[in-house]
Amino acid sequence: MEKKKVVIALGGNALGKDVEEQKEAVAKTAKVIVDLAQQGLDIIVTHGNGPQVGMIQNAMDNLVVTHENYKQVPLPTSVAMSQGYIGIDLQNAIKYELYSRNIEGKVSTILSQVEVDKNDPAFENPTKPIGRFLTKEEAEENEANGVHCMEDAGRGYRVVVASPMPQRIRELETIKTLVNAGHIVITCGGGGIPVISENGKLVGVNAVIDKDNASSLLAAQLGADYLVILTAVEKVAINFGKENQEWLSDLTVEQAKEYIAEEQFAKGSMLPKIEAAIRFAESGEGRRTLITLLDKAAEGIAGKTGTVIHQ
Ligand SMILES: Nc1ncnc2c1ncn2[C@@H]1O[C@H](COP(=O)(O)OP(=O)(O)O)[C@@H](O)[C@H]1O
Ligand SMILES: NC(=O)OP(=O)(O)O
Repeated sequence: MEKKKVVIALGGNALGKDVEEQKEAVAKTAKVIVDLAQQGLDIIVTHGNGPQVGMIQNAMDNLVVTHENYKQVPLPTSVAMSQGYIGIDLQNAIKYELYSRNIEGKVSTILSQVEVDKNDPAFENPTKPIGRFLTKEEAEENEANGVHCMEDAGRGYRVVVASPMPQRIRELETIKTLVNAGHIVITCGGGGIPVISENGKLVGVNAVIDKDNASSLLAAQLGADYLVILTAVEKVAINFGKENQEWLSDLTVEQAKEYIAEEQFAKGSMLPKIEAAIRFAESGEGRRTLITLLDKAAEGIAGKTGTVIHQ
């Protein structure tokens, strides 16, 4: 019987806040991933990069200010760097976890480019928060210097960049080949390196693709059975953070669309996850998305917790 395929999208708390924390965080994340692999599932791992790509871009921009010989580093190059250092930490942590359990296992990281539409209206309307949280004063200073900032779901201000919809994963065939060869594959990190195709040449564009949207596309194109979005809440709620908050265990696409119309899910945090889940459910029969905490992934897949979104 063919193994079930699960695309696991890792949120910020699976990676930690800085390079040091990441080493500890990925060790814990690796245990969850290997637990699922031991259940006989084919695992494809994607991850966010909002804080990390902001940190890299900031460091690169500072070099230009402090050293006259440095040239500006484009945002897609910073996305590629984030894929590299997060991917290799995850890969090594998973490999070590397999070794500790005496399991023969193959793990690969595939740097991946994701094509976007150069006319996507998102280029005119930056919405993707990156980097650290800023004070109102810092945000205002950035705005004065032409760097867009926005309030991020009530948690403070952050720099925002364009986040076009992913259209095509260029390395899809490579990913399929490795999954079919039994690898745990880490890919589409940070939503993928955003590119457009110009006369056969892939050219990076200034954007950060939403990793939940890219994960949904990847899951659909791999014919996955499950998309698992691991984040900082055990379940999705309506009236989130209010007195009449209600946690949801099961959400149909139809209900989800109604809640979106009621603005139940915060833009830039829960909304893209729900939209990604809807697109995955609509891409093929029986396709389900689980949203839950990293620690609850196995329980969630067993149907004991989390929010499941389905047709
Ligand atoms: N309706 C909602 N139900 C649950 N969480 C919500 C809701 N609206 C907003 N959130 C917030 O969304 C957060 C998850 O988004 P985010 O932090 O961007 O994810 P990621 O884990 O991918 O970095 C949750 O931790 C929660 O604070
Ligand atoms: N690229 C991306 O969606 O990153 P975050 O999940 O960290 O926002």
